[in-house]
Amino acid sequence: MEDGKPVWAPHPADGFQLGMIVDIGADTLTIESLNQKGKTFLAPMSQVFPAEDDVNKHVDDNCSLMYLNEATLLNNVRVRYNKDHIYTYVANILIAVNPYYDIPKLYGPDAIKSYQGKSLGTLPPHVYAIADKAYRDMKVLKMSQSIIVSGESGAGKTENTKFVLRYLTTTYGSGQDIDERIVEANPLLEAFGNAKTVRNNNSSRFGKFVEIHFNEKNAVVGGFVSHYLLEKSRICMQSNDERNYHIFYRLCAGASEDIKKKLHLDSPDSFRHQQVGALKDPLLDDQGDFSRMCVAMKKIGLDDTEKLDLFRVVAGVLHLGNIDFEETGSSSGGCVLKNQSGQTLEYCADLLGLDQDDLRVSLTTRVMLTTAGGTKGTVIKVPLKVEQANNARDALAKAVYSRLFDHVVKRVNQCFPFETSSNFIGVLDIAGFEYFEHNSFEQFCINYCNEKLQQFFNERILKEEQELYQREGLGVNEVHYVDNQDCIDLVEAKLVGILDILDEENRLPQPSDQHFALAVHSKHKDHFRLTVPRKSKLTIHRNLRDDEGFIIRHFAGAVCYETTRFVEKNNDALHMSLEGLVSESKDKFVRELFENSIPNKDSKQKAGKLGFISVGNKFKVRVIVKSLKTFFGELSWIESA
Ligand SMILES: Nc1ncnc2c1ncn2[C@@H]1O[C@H](COP(=O)(O)OP(=O)(O)OP(=O)(O)O)[C@@H](O)[C@H]1O
Repeated sequence: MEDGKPVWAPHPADGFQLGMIVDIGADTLTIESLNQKGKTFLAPMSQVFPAEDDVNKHVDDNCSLMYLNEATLLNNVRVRYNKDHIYTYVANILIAVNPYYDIPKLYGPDAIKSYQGKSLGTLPPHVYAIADKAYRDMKVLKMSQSIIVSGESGAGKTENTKFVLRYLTTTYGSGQDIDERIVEANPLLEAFGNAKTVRNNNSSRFGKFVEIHFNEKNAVVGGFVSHYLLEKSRICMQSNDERNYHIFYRLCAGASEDIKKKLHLDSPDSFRHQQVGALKDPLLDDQGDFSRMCVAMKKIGLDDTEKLDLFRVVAGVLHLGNIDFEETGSSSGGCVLKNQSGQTLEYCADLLGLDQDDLRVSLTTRVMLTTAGGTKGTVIKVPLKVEQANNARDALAKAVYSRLFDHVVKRVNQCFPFETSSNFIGVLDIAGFEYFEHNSFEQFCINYCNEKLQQFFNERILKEEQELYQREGLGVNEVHYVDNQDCIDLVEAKLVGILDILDEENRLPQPSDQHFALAVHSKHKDHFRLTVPRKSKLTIHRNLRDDEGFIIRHFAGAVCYETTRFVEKNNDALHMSLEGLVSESKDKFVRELFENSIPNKDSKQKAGKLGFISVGNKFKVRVIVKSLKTFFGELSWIESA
């Protein structure tokens, strides 16, 4: 920092404020604010940065700033944003700020045309320029490419993903209407996979990897969408001011009287699975959105039968949520359906193609096969307590809905089929690092994935670039970064990693969240990255007991995870009686949703144990290996996942 030159110093609300250094202490600097002459304050030396000579000037690429630091980068992005320049480069990484309104001509046909074949930096920063670079690299290197779109909820990931797809299909299409079909398929995906949250009225509650495939002439031949980690907990429970998936409300609001009658639908507030969240939102038009969704369904070729299949299952899930149980009062300790749930049971069974009595029995008992009674074993029915029956009901609702979502994605993929392809450009739309007041299993998975992404940036951007500078003899100051391998190991190491500890807990006869949390602490007592909630800076976390959570020191900051429901959320399995019931539904569509659902029919479950399918490890395998392979390809650490 030079004498007499302005600096950026921390500001409680604005991030940074401009000032002049008036005194230098051992670790702190005394700064005089430029906005309030005469007002001085102290700031830690490490958080004060040199400012550019002209703070109102901006540059397309943050790397062109005279001083590149946290404060000048933020100021550059802010100055640009105020002039509607929402995109800024950091070398070949693009920063996008959500403008929350349509900037005229930013994405129109002329803009699409102008970026075709242009190197990065020739024209103002744009998501189209990134898409074109991916295309040119694919063509030259003859290798598939991936673009990672990351950011917090509401940052604009989905919108920018759509712009990339539109750019590629419009510019390098082969005359087919694949771009239109991809755009048209979106409303359907969003109806089933998006929901209103406090941060975004149309928040995608699933991650996706969209591939645009090209033939040997580098023309678009088709597309493919993979999805992962649909937020299943939302199907049965939403926070205040949030909602369940759009489709539930849209169906109740927009379906014709005839369909409503067939599906026994009423207003949304008559269904438990929708009562917790906000029912009405002036910014949402469920009725209009229903009509738009139906138009999109028609355009991508869904006929009335297919439409009704989807609606029937959605309605079935809604009715299922309304089934209530009460204790029998008998010595068996089990439960029965409440009297008023009789009608609901009938509707639900009817919509899902199940036998009423079979559904009743499967919800209130669990079939076990004991090893006693000869080679075939003996079937016994274990009565469920009210709480267990509630869990079974919710697990069934989640299983049916998530299978339905799988089907929707599969159906969407049929809209842009291709037989062979030479290469693809993949766009990974992935939630950024999440840190809320209450953090659960979903945040744990997302943040773990972000640790992996950070490691990629460490390896690829920082380490490799610096090695290159050194080889070429460029005197660039070394950038230090913290290796986060220890944090990744803490989560994914075999046997002792948190994911494996959780899987182990799920396999116990009586798994518990408390036992799991204690096991994590005992296995990693002195781990630098892990500590107990009572060590948190926030009172709300300090009130948690050791068996109620843990804190992980991530690269982006410490996050306190509350482990209540980790065990349940990690288990994707239904108990055998329910799984068997739906997979043998009289309804062909429901039966097909559950096809191949009982692979271990004859293994452990037959011996009377509850099935267990690990969500955490499935997430690890799916996201890290499959979706990111093109991006991380040759890096050695990805192979270990
Ligand atoms: N470039 C843009 N121009 C205009 N509006 C935008 C732009 N990007 C985002 N928006 C607006 O912001 C809203 C939220 O954006 P988007 O759904 O893409 O966020 P997201 O990062 O995908 O969020 P989530 O992780 O919750 O799905 C959009 O519905 C749109 O109204």
